[in-house]
Amino acid sequence: MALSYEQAAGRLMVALDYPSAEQARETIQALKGIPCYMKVGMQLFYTAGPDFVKELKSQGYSVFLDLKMHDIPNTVKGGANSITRLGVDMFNVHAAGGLKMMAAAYEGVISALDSDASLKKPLLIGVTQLTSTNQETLNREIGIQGSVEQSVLSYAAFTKEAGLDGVVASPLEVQAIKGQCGASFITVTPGIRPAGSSAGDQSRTLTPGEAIRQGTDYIVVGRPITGAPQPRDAAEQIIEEMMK
Ligand SMILES: O=C(O)c1cc(=O)[nH]c(=O)n1[C@@H]1O[C@H](COP(=O)(O)O)[C@@H](O)[C@H]1O
Repeated sequence: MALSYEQAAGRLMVALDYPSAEQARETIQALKGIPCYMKVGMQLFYTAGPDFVKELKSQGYSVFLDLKMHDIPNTVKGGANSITRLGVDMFNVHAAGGLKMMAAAYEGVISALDSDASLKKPLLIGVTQLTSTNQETLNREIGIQGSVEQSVLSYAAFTKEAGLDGVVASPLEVQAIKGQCGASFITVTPGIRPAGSSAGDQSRTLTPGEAIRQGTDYIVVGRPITGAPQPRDAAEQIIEEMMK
């Protein structure tokens, strides 16, 4: 079924990969009124910090805090507790940290919710294989044998077992993930490239329309919007394509 404008925009996550809050604010201003998700990643968070997340929340945005935690379980539990207390709507950890680490992240979320009844439970997502990873990188440099899809599905299974809400993967793996983990297991898919735009460092890509037709829940788009001469026009074109 075709998506409405609001539904499509709500499934678009704009990656605010900027070196300063000022630059991110320019794009937020340009996109004003579009009910999209905003993604804050490590470049922006490490300079603008929790205050910037709070600023986005005070403007009514849903926020995905993409810090891809990957550490020992106890440390990740503490990190998840702190992130949950920031009031974000979604955050992620690397599935490569293992089942115990992901379960600890979940415990961190629950401990924060127990300490403050006003908090909302964020969606907790496991990063499978980065969308920049190709078959050769996986086998030769990372040292995992088999296909990228097999590795993504294995990580997705452990992510689900740990009690997380879904995974980050490429749009190419969405159908296999949903087939294995169920339709309600959330897929967040970067590696989105509108026709004609440069892949850059992304390896496993689809267009916005193709990704939606694969059944993904959210698409993450950075440079095709932030690097466009008119970011608002680029975002509107992507939303239009998602609605087809
Ligand atoms: O977790 C992520 O958001 C993520 C995972 C992944 O596998 N690949 C990936 O590109 N991302 C993020 O998605 C965004 C993609 O940005 P563009 O390649 O500029 O569209 C960046 O902010 C990445 O950090």
